[in-house]
Amino acid sequence: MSLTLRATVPARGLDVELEVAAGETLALVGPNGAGKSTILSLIAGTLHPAAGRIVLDGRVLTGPGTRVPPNARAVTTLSQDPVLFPHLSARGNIMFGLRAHGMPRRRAREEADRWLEVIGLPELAARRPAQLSGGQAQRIAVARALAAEPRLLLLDEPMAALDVDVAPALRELLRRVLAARSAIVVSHDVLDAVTLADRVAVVEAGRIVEQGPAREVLARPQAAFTARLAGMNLLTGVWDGRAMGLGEDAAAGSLSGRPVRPLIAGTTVRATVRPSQVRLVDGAEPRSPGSTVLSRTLTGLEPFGDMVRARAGALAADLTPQQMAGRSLRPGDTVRFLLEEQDVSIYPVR
Ligand SMILES: Nc1ncnc2c1ncn2[C@@H]1O[C@H](COP(=O)(O)OP(=O)(O)OP(=O)(O)O)[C@@H](O)[C@H]1O
Repeated sequence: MSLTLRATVPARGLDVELEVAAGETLALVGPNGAGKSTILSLIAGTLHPAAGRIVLDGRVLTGPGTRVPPNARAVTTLSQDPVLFPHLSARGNIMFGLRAHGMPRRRAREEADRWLEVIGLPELAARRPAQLSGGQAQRIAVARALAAEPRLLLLDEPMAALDVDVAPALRELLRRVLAARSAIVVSHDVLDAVTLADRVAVVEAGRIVEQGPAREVLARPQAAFTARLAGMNLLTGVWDGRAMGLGEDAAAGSLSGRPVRPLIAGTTVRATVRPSQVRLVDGAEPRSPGSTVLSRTLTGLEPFGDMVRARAGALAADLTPQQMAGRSLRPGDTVRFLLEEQDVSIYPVR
């Protein structure tokens, strides 16, 4: 059950190539308007590309002269709103697709009941959608989607409409049921990427800008969006053999860090550091050798949990109340950020 896709949709600025291996869950992440939903529509068959080819398990779904209709693709989409039939019970909703595919009533009922067990809601079999909570309805929708045995499951922000306290139960269910299935999940949530996906593909402005195993992509982000998703500062510069130069002229300074891959002098490299590891200093404090102090103009201050996130362009620092005490910081102020060498990871541009 593998998918290969190559498609361009000039009207939406989209030009992508991607693959999903058998049994793999791919997370599609990226800023608003990047093209994630468009990619799902192409695979579901509700949108046709200007050019391209989509093949699922060796069967061409979309290609020159081929346009398999959405209901004949063995691809099921689960969106953020469950869209259950209001006049059918939970069981009836799960049975519906099975019956539509010709399964005899009795077997469809047994199969629906099996799915109600899998999702942990057997006692709600007879309830109508209006009598279910949002989280329960979404779990029924998961059962309905999977009961149809799709070759590929598309999940478009499946957790987005749920309260934070019910999302974990659905995430856990999805983690379980997606384990051996081929799926693509679109999400804005880093937790989904980490817990559900084997691989992450980052979409920006209609292009896949990076992809790879979820852990690797989040640990060594190449794109600004990925770094934000992973909660890290991302800096780009040139490796001089000992440190990363931050700009054309020497005045821009250089940053010391730990190379986590072999680096070649003169090549462009990236560095990450967590905002919680960036400290605000006055300049008089003792510094360890290898630490870097960067002078920056403060661009914003915002609450972040019980810290204050201070932004200076691409660099953010999470400051404790103690660090804030006695300082009256405002955007426009010049601040000095201290980065310890061991907290900065440096790696090549891919
Ligand atoms: N029905 C449509 N007709 C024309 N253009 C569209 C349509 N839907 C989306 N677009 C455009 O296509 C581009 C990609 O949008 P898409 O909805 O795929 O992005 P997305 O990554 O899913 O965004 P979001 O995270 O906001 O859902 C955007 O420029 C958007 O304005």
